[in-house]
Amino acid sequence: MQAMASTSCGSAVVSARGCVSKLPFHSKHCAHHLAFTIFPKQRFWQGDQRLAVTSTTRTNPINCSLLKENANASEGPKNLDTEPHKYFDQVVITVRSGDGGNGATLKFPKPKVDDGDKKFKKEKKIPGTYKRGPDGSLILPLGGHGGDVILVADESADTLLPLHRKKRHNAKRGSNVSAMGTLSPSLRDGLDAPVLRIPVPVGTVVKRKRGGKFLADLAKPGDEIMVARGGRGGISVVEAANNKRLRDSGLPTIQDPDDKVLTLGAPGEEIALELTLRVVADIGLVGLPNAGKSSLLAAVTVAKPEIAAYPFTTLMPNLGCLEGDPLKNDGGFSSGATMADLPGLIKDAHLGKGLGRMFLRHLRRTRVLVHVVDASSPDPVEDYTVLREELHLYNPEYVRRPHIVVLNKLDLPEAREKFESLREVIQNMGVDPEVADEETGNADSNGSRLARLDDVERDSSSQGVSKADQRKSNLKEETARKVQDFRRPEAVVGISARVGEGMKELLEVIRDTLQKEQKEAQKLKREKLRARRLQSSTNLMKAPQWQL
Ligand SMILES: Nc1nc2c(ncn2[C@@H]2O[C@H](COP(=O)(O)OP(=O)(O)OP(=O)(O)O)[C@@H](O)[C@H]2O)c(=O)[nH]1
Repeated sequence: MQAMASTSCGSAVVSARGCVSKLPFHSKHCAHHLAFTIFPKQRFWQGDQRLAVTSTTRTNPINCSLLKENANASEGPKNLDTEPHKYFDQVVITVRSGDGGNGATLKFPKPKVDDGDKKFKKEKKIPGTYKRGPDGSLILPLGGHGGDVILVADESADTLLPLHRKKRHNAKRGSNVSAMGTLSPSLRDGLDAPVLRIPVPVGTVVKRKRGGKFLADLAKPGDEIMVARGGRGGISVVEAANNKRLRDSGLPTIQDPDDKVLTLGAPGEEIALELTLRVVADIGLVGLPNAGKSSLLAAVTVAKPEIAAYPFTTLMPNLGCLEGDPLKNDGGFSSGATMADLPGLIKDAHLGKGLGRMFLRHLRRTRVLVHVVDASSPDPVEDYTVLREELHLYNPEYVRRPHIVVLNKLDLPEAREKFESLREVIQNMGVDPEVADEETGNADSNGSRLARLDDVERDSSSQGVSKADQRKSNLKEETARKVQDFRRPEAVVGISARVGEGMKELLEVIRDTLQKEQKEAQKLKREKLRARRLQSSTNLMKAPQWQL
């Protein structure tokens, strides 16, 4: 039997045995799929039992992976090298696990010849030492398992940029059973294909592209997830439909050559994944552009971020580790903490201005925030207020976290002069976390905010102030009021990142704040656990008697 089929990559003539005799283009992969498509057999037998054919084998589409690969072979977006900050933390990739290797169609071995009286003697049993199951039945070889695809959090991967360059990842297929067509004891299973492990940065969140189903958060080095399972290998069958003894032996047998489709390995899975990187760092450095965040990171860790006197020098988060810093000789500081330097925030960053918004999500996993403020700027308090407000508008939870304010550039006389007064003002901005209740730091309800605005507007209109000015001053006052409602800084430290002044004090404050945060987190965890236990015991009390 022969069939003609066309695919997107050309036409092919396929014989009934699944062999492709004419495949002008990329033959191998197509052959596999064509064989499935052209011979969706209905009858498969194992002994006397008829086997069901799964829908996957019946509906496997004509598919050409090579064609798809060519389509995706472009080197990622054109501006990948010039604007990496737009791509480093998000990517959509497609992975495909390997197909299972094929089993073999085997013939029953010829009966032994008795040389003595030149008479053929039929063997009562199948000859040789075969692999047998616990019940003594013969085990026929299987095709190799197709390669699985696993994403693994790898510390040596920093960004998702390499995945923009190669968006399609195919695992290998399992090997076929290498049989000469005759049942013999030397037959071996086909080799399993190697697992395809794709390294991703620590902190990568994996979601299904279609439907956005969450699959994994690879937050720790070595965390992994299997995203596509390789196809299982095909079974081997014996061509002995009319041989009653073989049919009764329980071996999978076929009745006509077309049933060979049973030996084909299962196809692999293909899945499109959306990967999002959320930087994993204990401490997040936030500040306006040029405040000296990168300089601070370089001063306290061995990281080498780019430092320059123009805004937005930092385009992607830089990471440094505070532990194991022999070069800095910082007096045995060893908290094991990581510090992330993020691109500068500007006013209205939460609305998408500057680069800020793209990076604010990278603060999500931080435990402590360090606000870097340029003490030599015209209004450092206003700078600090802008920072707090932007953080709050992006995510109210950010202003509930413990934070330290670093007043930088104290080597400059204008900064040194203001330092003490600035420290006093900023230290008292906000509420004590002990006093603050759960609601503190949350966005004020719209109602109360508008009510406050209305109050101020009414007052100023009676004094004859223009509407635009009124609104401006109202908003400023409103913002200031809000910052007063947020959590107070744990400490305000003066430093000069350039000359390395104040580093020891800062590192000590960071260590203490991290410890404090840890205690707070543990306390919160205990409280949650207690509340859950209380809830479950209340439910138990409410349960009807017969349930107890
Ligand atoms: N005088 C003085 N200059 C500093 C100090 N720290 C940083 N600078 C300078 O301030 C400028 C900006 O420093 P960066 O560390 O790049 O600032 P940044 O906050 O990372 O800037 P962005 O990447 O734009 O967010 C550079 O010219 C630094 O040399 C300091 O302690 N004293």
